[in-house]
Amino acid sequence: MSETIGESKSTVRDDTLIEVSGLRKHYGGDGIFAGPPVKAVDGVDFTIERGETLGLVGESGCGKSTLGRTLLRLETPTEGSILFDGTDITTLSGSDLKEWRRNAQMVFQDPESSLNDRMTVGEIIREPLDAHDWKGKQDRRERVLDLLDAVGLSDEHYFRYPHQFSGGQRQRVGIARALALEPEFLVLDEPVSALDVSVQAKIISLLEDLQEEFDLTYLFIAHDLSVVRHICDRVAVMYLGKIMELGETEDLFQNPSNPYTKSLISAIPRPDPTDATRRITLPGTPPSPRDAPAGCPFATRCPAKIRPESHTDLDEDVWDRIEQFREIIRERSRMDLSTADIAKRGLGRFSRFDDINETASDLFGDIDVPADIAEHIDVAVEYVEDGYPSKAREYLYEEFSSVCDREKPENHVVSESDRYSYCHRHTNEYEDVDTVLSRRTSDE
Ligand SMILES: Nc1ncnc2c1ncn2[C@@H]1O[C@H](COP(=O)(O)OP(=O)(O)OP(=O)(O)O)[C@@H](O)[C@H]1O
Repeated sequence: MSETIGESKSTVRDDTLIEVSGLRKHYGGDGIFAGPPVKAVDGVDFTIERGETLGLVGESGCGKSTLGRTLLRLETPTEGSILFDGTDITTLSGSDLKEWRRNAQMVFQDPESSLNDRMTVGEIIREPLDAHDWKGKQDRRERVLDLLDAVGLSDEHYFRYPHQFSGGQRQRVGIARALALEPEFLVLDEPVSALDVSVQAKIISLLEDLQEEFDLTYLFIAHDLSVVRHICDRVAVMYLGKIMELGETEDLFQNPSNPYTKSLISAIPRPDPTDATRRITLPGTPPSPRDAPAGCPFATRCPAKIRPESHTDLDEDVWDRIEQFREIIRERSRMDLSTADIAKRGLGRFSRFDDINETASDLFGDIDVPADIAEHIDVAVEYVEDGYPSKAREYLYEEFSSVCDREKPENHVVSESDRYSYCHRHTNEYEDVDTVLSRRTSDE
């Protein structure tokens, strides 16, 4: 563990282009009849340095695209600030916003659908120049020809249509279009995911060349960790709307600190069969962003989760199954009951969930469960059988929740290169992540 653990992080670095503080993007949730909001991005702080490539990784639905789109003001943030070269762009509107947009553009994942098939390639690349009334007609034409050249296409492609191009060529068109107004910053949203591997390498190399030639700063969104490792200077790991860890690429890949990053990296296939790194298999699926845990977003699946003091002596296996049981109940509590079910519940004749008893037996049947724990399970089972899964959920929360469920962690500096990680275990109060994980994996 690094000596710096426990210090709070400083977000500002040497030559910061973008400084994001407390950024949130929630969808829906307003209005009397609206359900809870989708917390797609739920309070993130980070910087992007001028000229760097910051990678953004995480499972599908964790909020990567929403974060990228919000940085470009394609989405209006719910809360927080985004300083771009010192100006808070969250407050820009009208002509100021339009003017700023020249500086920041997006390259999309799917070159099949992101280009308008009714326009020639020349028209597609010229469109942003027309929209911003950029210089005269002849200048625009020359600019488009220069851009075609910069992305490895030629003059003859000017009058062709996107459907006449391969996937890689289409992505080159998308990149040329994004560069038309000479932006400083590009959000690359999975720019190579839809391409064949051989084409991916060419587009990555093109992006690297363009970055150098035009002094570009990139946010590179991806789920393929090997691509990220190759191209990014630093990497941010996202889970359920939060950044769990952020740091220099090699430092993060070689010595991840956050349990979530560790599990992601442990799942990368390794060519060396003697490599002793154990794969960490995560139970369950991420919770809905409408119903994220109040504390750490990873609390429901974390292999290094802190236990409540009252249950520290419990057998590892029993504890894991309690957590699994809690997830089953949590999912049930999110299902809406029909009017007929609610009426039956009122009459004490509710039967929709009466298989829960069997599920509990399947889950706990083959292990020794201490009597007091068995009693808690029985109470929860009864609540569910009576049609009150939310009460069961609350009951289990009261009995089994720990600091990870209840309190949001802080970002802690975990390496000398200022990598930071969002986890309660980085305080001296708790056993550190590695000790817990190595004990748990050696037990398996
Ligand atoms: N316009 C919207 N309205 C409501 N919910 C949305 C909207 N856009 C995104 N979401 C939700 O926000 C969450 C984050 O979505 P987002 O697309 O940002 O994730 P992602 O990490 O980019 O996923 P993927 O890798 O699959 O593209 C998801 O639960 C998604 O359903």
